[in-house]
Amino acid sequence: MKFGGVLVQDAAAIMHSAQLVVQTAHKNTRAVVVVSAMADVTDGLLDLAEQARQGHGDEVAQAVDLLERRHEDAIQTVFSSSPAMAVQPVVDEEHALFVSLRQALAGVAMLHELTPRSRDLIVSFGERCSAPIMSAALRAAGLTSRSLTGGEAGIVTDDTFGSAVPLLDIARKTIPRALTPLLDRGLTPVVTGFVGANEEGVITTLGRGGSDYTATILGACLLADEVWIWKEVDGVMTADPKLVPDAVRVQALSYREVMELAWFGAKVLHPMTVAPVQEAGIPIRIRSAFLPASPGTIVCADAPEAGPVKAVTSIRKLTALTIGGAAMIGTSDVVSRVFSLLAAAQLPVLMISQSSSMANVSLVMTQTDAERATRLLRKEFAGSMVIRDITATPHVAIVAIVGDGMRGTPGVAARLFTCLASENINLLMIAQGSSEVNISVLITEKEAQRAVRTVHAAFGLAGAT
Ligand SMILES: Nc1ncnc2c1ncn2[C@@H]1O[C@H](COP(=O)(O)OP(=O)(O)O)[C@@H](O)[C@H]1O
Ligand SMILES: N[C@@H](CC(=O)OP(=O)(O)O)C(=O)O
Repeated sequence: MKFGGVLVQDAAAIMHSAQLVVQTAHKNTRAVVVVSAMADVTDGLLDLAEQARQGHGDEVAQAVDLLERRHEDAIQTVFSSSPAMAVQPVVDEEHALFVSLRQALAGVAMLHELTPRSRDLIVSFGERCSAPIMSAALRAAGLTSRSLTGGEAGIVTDDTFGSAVPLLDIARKTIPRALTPLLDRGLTPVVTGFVGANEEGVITTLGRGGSDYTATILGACLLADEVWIWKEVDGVMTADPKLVPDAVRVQALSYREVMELAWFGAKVLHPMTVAPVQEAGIPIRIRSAFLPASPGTIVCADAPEAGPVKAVTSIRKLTALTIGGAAMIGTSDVVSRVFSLLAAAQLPVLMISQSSSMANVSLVMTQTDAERATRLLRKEFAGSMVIRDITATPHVAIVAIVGDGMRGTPGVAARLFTCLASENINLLMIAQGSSEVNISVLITEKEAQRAVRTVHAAFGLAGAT
């Protein structure tokens, strides 16, 4: 069971989440709990790491004091509900973590250097500080529990600091070795989300939003019956409820559908969440912590189709790069050089389109990635007669529709284009994968919300469950 930042943001949230675990942890149900950092703490730590690099030691020290107080307040409140329990060991454990955090930030400030490895160490304190409090709340609620870091729980990753890849062949042995004896003793382990360790035990992180991924890595390696991801929202909705107020819950999604949704901007799940459980066919259930009676959304191998389109998503703050020149015509090696360069620099491309004459190719990336990509491409093709120009179109957005039922159903694209045309929204690019599970279009960013609402209505998604 995974609880996100909002669901552990303070003592009240932590105690509410602990109750959800207690209600399920019956004699025959064994649960492993995964927690994120308290809401906004990850962003705060990343900001502090950057400030430390710039040498703003005093501001950093004050902010760490505030952060420590926030955690200590939560501990005191959790323990006030259970006066027989000794609070001091947890206060000491938490204080020791803050001493290490201060040391790490002081090191960065002294060297004026922030490596991906030191950034991962600093940002890991968010989850490392929230996990002991959740574990204490579970004890206060009558369970036996202890907290572990991802590394201690056996999540072994490669060395890609910032977006480490779990080494599942190893983790399939190390995770049960770490957790099964605890479960056998009736303990409920609380594991830090987002955090792993490389083979030497150095802390790594799984990428932003990576606590969902932690839950499915643990679920897959322990052969869990289900992985439950508790959210503020009532499951995966037909659109981001912040953009579309009449979005409704989707009852069931296939692994592929949820992967497409996550990739195309549905922030409800980390894009890699599905990968570990897909092969073993372990279902993921996304449930609301505020509506625990609701079944939420189930993600499994063969979710029933409910019309051609299940949800609409959008990603904003993108830039389109067009790489072109008449001499590119017929020269396929240019395209391979462009993609090799971007892959080597770990710059993901969200959408690709090539003109039929092959005179130009367009790529869509996040704004920051596009700036780096432009610099790298200009250097690579400097003086080249093949590529004459690289133009950037900033402030664009992708809007995508997703659904397994689109495969083999004619007219879906026509319906999408017609509804956008009726709103006078111009399409800058169009893409459909051969899997036919999604169609995505590129439009200007300022039209994104209107486009999502229009598409949501045109496909009748408001009444879809
Ligand atoms: N299709 C969607 N369904 C549900 N939520 C979505 C969707 N697209 C975007 N979101 C956003 O994702 C967020 C859900 O995650 P939240 O509970 O905040 O996550 P976490 O628990 O990982 O911190 C919500 O803020 C919601 O606005
Ligand atoms: N705390 C990490 C990991 C995470 O998954 O958080 P959340 O579950 O709150 O999205 C982050 O903010 O990226």
